[in-house]
Amino acid sequence: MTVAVVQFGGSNCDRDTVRALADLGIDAERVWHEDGLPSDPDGIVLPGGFSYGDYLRAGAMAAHSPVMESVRAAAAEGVPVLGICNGAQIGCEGGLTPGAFTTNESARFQCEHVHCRVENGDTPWTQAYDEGEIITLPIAHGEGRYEIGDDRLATLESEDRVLFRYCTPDGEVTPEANPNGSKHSVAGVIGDAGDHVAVMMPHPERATLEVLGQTEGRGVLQAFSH
Ligand SMILES: NC(=O)CC[C@H](N)C(=O)O
Repeated sequence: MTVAVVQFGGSNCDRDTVRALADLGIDAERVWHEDGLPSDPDGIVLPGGFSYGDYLRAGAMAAHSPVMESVRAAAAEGVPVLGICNGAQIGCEGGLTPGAFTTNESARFQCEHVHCRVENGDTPWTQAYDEGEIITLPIAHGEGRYEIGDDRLATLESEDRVLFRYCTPDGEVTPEANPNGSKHSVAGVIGDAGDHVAVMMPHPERATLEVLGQTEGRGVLQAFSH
């Protein structure tokens, strides 16, 4: 079982992600994007960071790396793909998932812990949780505001493709609990190829080790061991 963690120029969460996966007993390796994917990966992570300095729009340049062609092909064949933070931005810019991540409403970089409500507990990424469960995860982004056209969001919601929403500690979805102004407080969505493809702005890999004081992200990464 080898998960390819794709590193672009400016990625900075690739090592953490490999480490977090290893702690869950999942074999993972960092792959430089120019070297392409290993043959038959068991999973793919687009990790967090600041690929190409977030120029143009975060993720927009990495999305044009030739490796993304292979990532889309793997996704179409059923390989699990998870984009985390900058990886989520790359996933949207690269057409794996609908919508885009834009500048936070605050126009500031935000680094904090947030509460997320599990909206669909019946996906590989959320099956470790109960539907409606509230988990705490870290965020660290300047461009995390999820934006999508009203019609497409309505379709996503009707297809149960919202994975997580930002919420209060009690699970209420309110404007105050929405750290970046994301539309309908969306924190993660399922891709077009099926629920084995997902992107999320919070960092599950930063909440997997006891030593870091938080382990509620483990369930997301456990998807790669199913
Ligand atoms: N933690 C990250 O992946 C950084 C996210 C991103 N490049 C931003 O600031 O929006």
